[in-house]
Amino acid sequence: MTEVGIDAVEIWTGKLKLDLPGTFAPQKGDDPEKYTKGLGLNNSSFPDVYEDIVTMGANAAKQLMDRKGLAPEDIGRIDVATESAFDHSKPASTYIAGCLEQVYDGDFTHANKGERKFACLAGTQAIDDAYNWIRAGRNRDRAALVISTDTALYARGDPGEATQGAGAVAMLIDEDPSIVSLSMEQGYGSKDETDFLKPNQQFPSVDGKRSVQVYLSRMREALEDYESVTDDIELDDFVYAPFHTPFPGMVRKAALLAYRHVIRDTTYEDDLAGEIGRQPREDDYDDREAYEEAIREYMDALKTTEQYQTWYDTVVEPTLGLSREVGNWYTSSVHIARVSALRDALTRDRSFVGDTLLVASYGSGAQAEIHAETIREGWQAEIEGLNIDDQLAARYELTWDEYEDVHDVHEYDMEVEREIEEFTQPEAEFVFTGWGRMNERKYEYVE
Ligand SMILES: CC(C)(COP(=O)([O-])OP(=O)([O-])OC[C@H]1O[C@@H](n2cnc3c(N)ncnc32)[C@H](O)[C@@H]1OP(=O)([O-])[O-])[C@@H](O)C(=O)NCCC(=O)NCCSC(=O)C[C@@](C)(O)CC(=O)[O-]
Repeated sequence: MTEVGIDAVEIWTGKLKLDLPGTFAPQKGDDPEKYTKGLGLNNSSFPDVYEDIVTMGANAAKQLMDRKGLAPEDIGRIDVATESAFDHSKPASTYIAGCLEQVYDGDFTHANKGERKFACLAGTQAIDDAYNWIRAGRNRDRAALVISTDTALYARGDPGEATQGAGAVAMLIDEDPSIVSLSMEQGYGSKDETDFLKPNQQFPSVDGKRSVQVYLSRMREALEDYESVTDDIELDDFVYAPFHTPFPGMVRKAALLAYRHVIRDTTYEDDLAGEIGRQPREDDYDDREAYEEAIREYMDALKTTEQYQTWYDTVVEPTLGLSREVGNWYTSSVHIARVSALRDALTRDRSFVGDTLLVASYGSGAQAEIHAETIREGWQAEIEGLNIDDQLAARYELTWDEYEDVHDVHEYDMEVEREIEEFTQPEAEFVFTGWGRMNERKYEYVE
């Protein structure tokens, strides 16, 4: 059977940046290390005044189409994943297609367009939809364009304010892909949860501490479900494990749990037994509380072992590189974790073709999904083609007062009394230009 997966990828970051330890922490009266070491973040990306989910998505898509030499007729489907939509009816994909039609010959009249919603998980679900469409043979030799795009803003003063971000990822899903092919097998952990939601409001209502526990529980269920359709996961099966990364500290917690689960009843557990003992088994304890306390002690010891740290530094830490510099990009977060991993692979002296990634996506509300991806022959050229380092270096660094203005500009219900000038000069990109007669947002391409 022909493999289906990600054939090309492009990233677009919001063009402003906020230095978390340097600018944000002093205003909050926090130790800068809460950000760099605790949450694991250095900077967040923010949209300039002329940027939004449509411009960032369209700019990522244009970069991808240009690099791959694609025309509208090559694309049969445009799915946008976002949880920052400004329209309850018209999908962002129609706006993005409209932007792209300004600059390419031909149009997307033939293309099926939609918008996917399940918090941060939606990007992965949109890839799934594209995969299924191609596998079903309904694609007429066309590829699917999946665009995840978000302005991840929290209300001022919310603990989540430290984990904001803005950016988009465009991915081309096709047969015989150049970067990774997707496994048929998937695992899910899904429950009706009230931990992070936006009921008819722009900024989320969040129970931050509980959201961390919900993330971990759904991930465990997804891992178990994945193992129910494959063999048990072995530690050496995967070269990298990109997780949904709201902030790198979250992944640090998830990775430790995953490691404990995977090494149970293996020689890895035996090898560690002399140093930290064997994992507690529930049957050996009188009550759940005592068992959980024993587990906590085991985990505290496990994370200090050389065996665990070596695995973490090789398989997980490299997935966090971009996240540390941009913050939470919601639907794009796991997709920039995959790119971070492959950028790390570029620095290693081996091929990686045929090696496997374990990809763990998550969305609040809440659902986790786990599948495997196999690295394909063309991955290196695709990842080398990215210009994300240049984009990150070109971001305008906000002062605190400027950050406050930018947050106000992007708050839908806020009347900003004075005109806030753009901080960067748009060049060869789509920009937001204002509202039309039906309150639709308008866009233009500037040379
Ligand atoms: C995550 C919270 C709750 C943190 O909220 P907080 O109360 O500001 O931070 P904290 O006090 O918990 O500190 C954070 C970490 O820094 C450490 N720390 C503290 N001080 C120092 C220091 N001096 N030096 C070194 N480390 C320090 C501290 O110990 C802790 O590490 P931990 O103990 O947890 O490992 C908050 O940022 C928040 O509410 N974020 C938004 C919600 C979120 O991101 N949840 C994650 C799971 S849900 C998810 O991923 C879905 C999501 C959010 O992406 C949305 C979607 O799906 O749509």
